[in-house]
Amino acid sequence: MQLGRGLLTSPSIVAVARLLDRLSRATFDRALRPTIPEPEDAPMTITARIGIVGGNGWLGSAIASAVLASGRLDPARLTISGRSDRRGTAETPGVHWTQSNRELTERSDVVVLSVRPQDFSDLSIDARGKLVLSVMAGIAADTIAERTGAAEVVRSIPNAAAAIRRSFTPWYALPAVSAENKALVQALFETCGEAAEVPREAHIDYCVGMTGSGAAFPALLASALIDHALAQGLPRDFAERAARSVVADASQLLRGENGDPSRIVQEMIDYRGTTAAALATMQDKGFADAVAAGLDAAGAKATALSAG
Ligand SMILES: NC(=O)C1=CN([C@@H]2O[C@H](COP(=O)(O)OP(=O)(O)OC[C@H]3O[C@@H](n4cnc5c(N)ncnc54)[C@H](OP(=O)(O)O)[C@@H]3O)[C@@H](O)[C@H]2O)C=CC1
Ligand SMILES: O=C(O)[C@@H]1CCC=N1
Repeated sequence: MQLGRGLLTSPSIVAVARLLDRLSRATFDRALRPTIPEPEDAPMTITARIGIVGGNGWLGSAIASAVLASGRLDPARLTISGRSDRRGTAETPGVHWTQSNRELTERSDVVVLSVRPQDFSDLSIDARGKLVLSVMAGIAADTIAERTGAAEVVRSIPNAAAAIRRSFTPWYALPAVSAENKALVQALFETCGEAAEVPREAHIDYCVGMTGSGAAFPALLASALIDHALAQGLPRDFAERAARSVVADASQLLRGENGDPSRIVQEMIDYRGTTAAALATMQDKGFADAVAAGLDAAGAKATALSAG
């Protein structure tokens, strides 16, 4: 008893007991406490003044809507121009509308060129000292620099899914573009979905087909599925619902942990069931060749459009 009481009350034993108690409480706390995620980098506020030439068109208004919806840009910092008086997103309170590209340029630090490639030759813009950001297919960065007087030129290819903030947007910057402006371009396109800088301008020319036109490819697949189902006598509303789900929902498998496309295809082939039969026949009928030829045709068309 004497010995026991002595041990339990000796200063060193008390210190060890307190330490063990603290450790077990800490373990208990850690087990119960929800994991607090590391704070993500706060989205960049865009303080530059943005002007979108052709911002009343399909892609320009999608970009304008996305950047405004993100809350990263004060509408008062956005200017939109068009040839006609069709204003589109420029109706948003605070956004400035003009039919003068000179006024747009004066009001902007970043001039986004969103006119059709064949209309670029009619465009007269003096953007010296500004960042010029083109979304036009096929027009070379050097040509844009020469025609606008801007040294800092970025070429990009968003796609139609910018309208729902799901575009994948590759962009290429001339060497003169500052790191700050590159960060700005990335932040701007992240409001439209995902964005990635590419190291060579040729990658942008390639991406005109793959990602720029790519937003139409799932629709082509869904249309083919619908047409086939209709030909087999299935009701249209069912066929459309089923095809949209296959393309828009089942494709989310690609976002999963095991989302590697070639792995998914291989697993289906290895299963040796109905899906393998479908895939093998589609490949035999030239599926991959048709995709490759389509991408080549998109690239060729971009070159032709840029020639005027
Ligand atoms: N749509 C898409 O999915 C994609 C488009 N792109 C590229 O984006 C660019 C724009 O395409 P998109 O939005 O589809 O085309 P749109 O025809 O829908 O829009 C182009 C707009 O440019 C305006 N415009 C033409 N000339 C002038 C001018 N001198 N000054 C001011 N505005 C002008 C037109 O105005 P108005 O109608 O008033 O005449 C029109 O609204 C193209 O270069 C295209 O290659 C790239 C990737 C995807
Ligand atoms: O179809 C087009 O011409 C535009 C350019 C790239 C994608 N869409």
